[in-house]
Parts: sequence; structure tokens; C-alpha cells
Amino acid sequence: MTGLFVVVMGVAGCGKSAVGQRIARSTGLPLVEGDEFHPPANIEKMRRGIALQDEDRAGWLDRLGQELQARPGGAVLTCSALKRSYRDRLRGFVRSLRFVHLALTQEQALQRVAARDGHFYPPSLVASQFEALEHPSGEAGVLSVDASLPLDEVAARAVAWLAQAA
Ligand SMILES: Nc1ncnc2c1ncn2[C@@H]1O[C@H](COP(=O)(O)OP(=O)(O)OP(=O)(O)O)[C@@H](O)[C@H]1O
Ligand SMILES: O=C(O)[C@H](O)[C@@H](O)[C@H](O)[C@H](O)CO
Repeated sequence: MTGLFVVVMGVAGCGKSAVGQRIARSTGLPLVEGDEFHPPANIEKMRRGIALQDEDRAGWLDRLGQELQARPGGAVLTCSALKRSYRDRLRGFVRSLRFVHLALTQEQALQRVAARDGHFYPPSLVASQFEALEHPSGEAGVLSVDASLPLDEVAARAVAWLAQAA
């Protein structure tokens, strides 16, 4: 699926990394892990239980946009992209950007984040993710998938949608 750009988005714990890896494997596109490009100050803030604000995310989103542009053959990006303005910011970097939204309830997200060992993101911040989240339904190029389905099923739905769109 050369030339395809897709963001796997949603709240902490929704499965962005796990699903992103599967989509990258199936499509042959490179995976860009959004969390790897947060400045250290953002990681430290989250680790300490302080929610990121628009100004913390602005430079990070621009960096991610540049990472997409650096891969003209297409890419799969994992990025929370919680607000419409964040998604539009990313859309400014590549044409026809697609988003796969992994939709999960707050209880399910909390359960997953709390069960995860050795990750910097604390369960205490999950509520803030839902406060920030603006659902992407109604925006162009968006697929919403029930993230509580089995991982392989979530990924298969996303890949089928991307294949149809490509
Ligand atoms: N569909 C699923 N069914 C069951 N478990 C899942 C599913 N998707 C993800 N998980 C598990 O939930 C946890 C969170 O997944 P993952 O780390 O991929 O989420 P994430 O959105 O990348 O989170 P973060 O952005 O906080 O890093 C992991 O332990 C993962 O294995
Ligand atoms: O925008 C944000 O608040 C962040 O990107 C978070 O979503 C985390 O980085 C991630 O989910 C934890 O791994």
C-alpha cells in the first residue's frame, strides 16, 4: 500500500502500538511510534501524573508531521491525536491522511493502563484523556473500530478499510 499515510489514534491504552504494529506488518509500511518523539519534558510530565496541554503537544505534532513527510512511500503513525485541531495539524503535513480511531470506554482504558507494567503512563491520567478526546466521527478519512474486539480482528478491519481506500 505504497503512498498511504495512516494514524492509529485514541486514548492511552486503546491499543495504538499493538494495532499499529499489525497494520504496519500487513501493509509493509514503516511504523512511526509517536510516543518516541515526545520531548523528554512531556514524558516527565506524564510520568509525574500531569496531563499534557495544547502547548505541550504542538511541537510534538509538528515533529510527527515531519516524520511522515520524511517517508514519501507512506507510513503508519501511532499518535493519540485526541482533538480535531491536532488531527488538522497533522493533515497539514501530508495529503489524504487517514485515521483509524480505536474506541474504548474509560473503564476499559483504565483497566488496560493499570495492568500494563513498566510503562511511563500512569492510570491517574486516563480520565484526562477522555476529557480531551473529541471524537473524529464526521471527519473525512476516518474509521472508528471497537478496540475491545480481539487485536487481530481490530487490525484486520483497519487493513480491509485501508485496502479499499487505497
Ligand atoms: N484489542 C485488544 N484486546 C486485548 N488487549 C489489548 C487490545 N489492544 C491492546 N491491548 C493491550 O492493552 C494494552 C495497551 O495497548 P497498547 O500499549 O498497544 O496501547 P496504546 O494505545 O499504544 O497505549 P499508550 O498510548 O498508552 O502507549 C497492552 O497491554 C495491549 O497488549
Ligand atoms: O496526547 C497525549 O496525552 C499523549 O500522547 C498520551 O496519549 C500518551 O503519550 C500515550 O497515550 C501514553 O502512551
